[in-house]
Amino acid sequence: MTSTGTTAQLMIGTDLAAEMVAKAAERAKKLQDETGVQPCLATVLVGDDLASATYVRMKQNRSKKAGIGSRSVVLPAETTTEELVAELTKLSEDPEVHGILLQHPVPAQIDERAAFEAIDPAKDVDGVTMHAFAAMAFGEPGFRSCTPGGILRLLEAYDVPLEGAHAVVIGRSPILGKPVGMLLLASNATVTYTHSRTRDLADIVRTADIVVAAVGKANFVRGDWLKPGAVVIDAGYNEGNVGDVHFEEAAQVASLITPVPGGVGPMTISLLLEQTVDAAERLR
Ligand SMILES: Nc1nc2c(c(=O)[nH]1)N[C@@H](CN(C=O)c1ccc(C(=O)N[C@@H](CCC(=O)O)C(=O)O)cc1)CN2
Repeated sequence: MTSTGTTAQLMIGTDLAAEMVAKAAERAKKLQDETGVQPCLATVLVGDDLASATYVRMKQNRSKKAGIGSRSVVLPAETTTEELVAELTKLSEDPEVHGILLQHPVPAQIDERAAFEAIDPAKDVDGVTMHAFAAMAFGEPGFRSCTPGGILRLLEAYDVPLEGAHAVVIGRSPILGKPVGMLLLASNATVTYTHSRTRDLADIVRTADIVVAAVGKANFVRGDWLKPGAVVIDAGYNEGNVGDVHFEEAAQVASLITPVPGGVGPMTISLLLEQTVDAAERLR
């Protein structure tokens, strides 16, 4: 394995995420004091996936701590697209709900895109609608997909130069790979998308100044895939809190690396809360 002979600096998300939540909490309180409106996030969980239920619970608990109200909708695994769309439309029309989160993934029989599009763009605090995608692609203001938006905040906090940098994104999911590439491109990085059918993946990754691993396979990216000094963002959230990057190997080669847990994950929920307060302020 190629090695820089040093251990990479950690890009810690936890503290930055806590600061974001504290600021969101202050704004939520101010809004409530001044107008009587408490920001409210509606979470929608379909089916009985344990990990998804845990993430939704984390979102609700952190909302509560930040003084953000939450509304919980849990639907059975056999829910149809039409039923889910009807539920999301109802929440979109409810004036007491400011943000809507549909937990991904949904059961296979559901058309996830149709469901996401049933969310009013003004309440799309998770950045999953085509409206939000267009804003991200054009570098316009708007709600960002939460993990990608959180990654950009981390890169900024650690002064990682994006302009002209070659960023290789591994994965093309609608909540992670696709939007993170769009945000990097809007920041003038040169972006290469790779995925499960990409040939010579390791060779492509070796050309990256910034690697974003969003593939959903534990320890998939190895140390000898990395250019010495690369910045490595591990957006994996595999079972047992294991990332997509083989951390011990990668940390010997990278200059900066996000740990799992404590890197990208906490940024996801903090941005969701921040954007819920944004939505409440705008919708007031
Ligand atoms: N609609 C969405 N669905 C999903 C998203 C999303 O952003 N929107 N992201 C992922 C999972 N996810 C949130 O839903 C998520 C995953 C992990 C974490 C996190 O903070 N992890 C911690 C460790 C977990 C722990 O403390 O127990 C960490 O990395 O430090 C937050 C959110 C899938 N679906």
